[in-house]
Amino acid sequence: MTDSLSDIIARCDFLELTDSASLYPHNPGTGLALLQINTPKCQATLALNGAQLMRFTPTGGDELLWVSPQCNFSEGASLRGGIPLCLPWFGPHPSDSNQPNHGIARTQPWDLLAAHIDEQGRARLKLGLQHQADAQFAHDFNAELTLTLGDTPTLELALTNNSQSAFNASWVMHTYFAVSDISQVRIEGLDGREYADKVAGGARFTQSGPVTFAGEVDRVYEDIQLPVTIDDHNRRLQVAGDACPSVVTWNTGAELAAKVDDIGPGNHTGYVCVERGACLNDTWQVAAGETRRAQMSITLG
Ligand SMILES: O=P(O)(O)OC[C@H]1O[C@H](O)[C@H](O)[C@@H](O)[C@@H]1O
Repeated sequence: MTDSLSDIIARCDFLELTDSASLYPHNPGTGLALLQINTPKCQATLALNGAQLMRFTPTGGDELLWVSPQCNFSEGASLRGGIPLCLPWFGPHPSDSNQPNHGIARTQPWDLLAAHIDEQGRARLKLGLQHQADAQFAHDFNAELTLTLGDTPTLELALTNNSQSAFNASWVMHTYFAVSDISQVRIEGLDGREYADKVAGGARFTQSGPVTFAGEVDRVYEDIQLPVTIDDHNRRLQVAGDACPSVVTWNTGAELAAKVDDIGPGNHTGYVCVERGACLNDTWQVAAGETRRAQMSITLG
C-alpha cells in the first residue's frame, strides 16, 4: 500500500501543505492546495494539480519560474506558469478538436508517491498519474514525474503503456521562465535549425542566429540534442534534455497577451517559454507494456 499525502508530509519536515490563497492572494480562482518545499538549497512550490512546479528559487538566488498574475488557481484548471506537463498530446488533439489543448495530465490531480532528501541534500519528489482508457485518450497509461530540487531543478518523466496496443504520445515540459524583459531575451543553440512556425500555420523556416521576441513567437524545433541557452541580459540559463529532442519557444507578444484571460495586457514581458519534449516528428511511439523515459534539467550559466 502506498503512503497517503498526509503520511508523506508528516514524515518530511521539508514539505508543508499550503494553498494558493496564501501564496497568490491576488490571483483569480476558487483556490488550490499547494505543496511548499523548503530545503537549505532551494525553496519551491508544487501544485499536485498537474504535478506542476510553480516556483523554484535557489537559496540566495533569483526566482527561475514565472507565474502569471492572472493564473487561475482552481481544481482542474490549466495553470499559467511554472512547468506544466503537456501529455499525452502537445497542442491540439491529433484527431478530435473537442479535446483540450495539450493533453490531460496538466489538469489532473497527481498523487505524491514518495519524497526524501537525497545524499546530496536535494529534495526528490515522485508523483504519479494513472489513466484508464476513455474518450479523451483510448489507452491505459501510467505517468511518473520525479523532481530533483537542488541548486537547480531536474524533471524526469517515465511513461508506461499499460494497454494491449501501441500508442503515440507527444509531450513537453512547458517551462515558463521568468525574464527581466522579453524584448531583451535571446535563445541560443538553435541557429541553422529548421522549425515549424505555428504563427504561420506550421510553415517551415530555418533559424538564423538566436531566437528573439519582437512579437508573437511560437516555434517547434525537432531533433535538438544539445542544451539551449536563454540569455536574459541579467542571467543565462541552460535547458538540457535527455530524450527531449523537441524544443518549443513561445511568447504571446503584446497583442495576443491582451486577449488571453490568464495572461493579460502587458504581462507577456515577464516570461519566455522554452519547452523540451517530443512532438511533431519526434513524437513517441510507445509499444504495449513499454516504458519510455526522458529528463530535462535547468542550470545557470
Ligand atoms: O494556452 P495553452 O493551451 O496553455 O497553450 C499555450 C501555448 O503552448 C505552446 O507553447 C504552444 O506552442 C502554443 O501554440 C500555445 O499557445
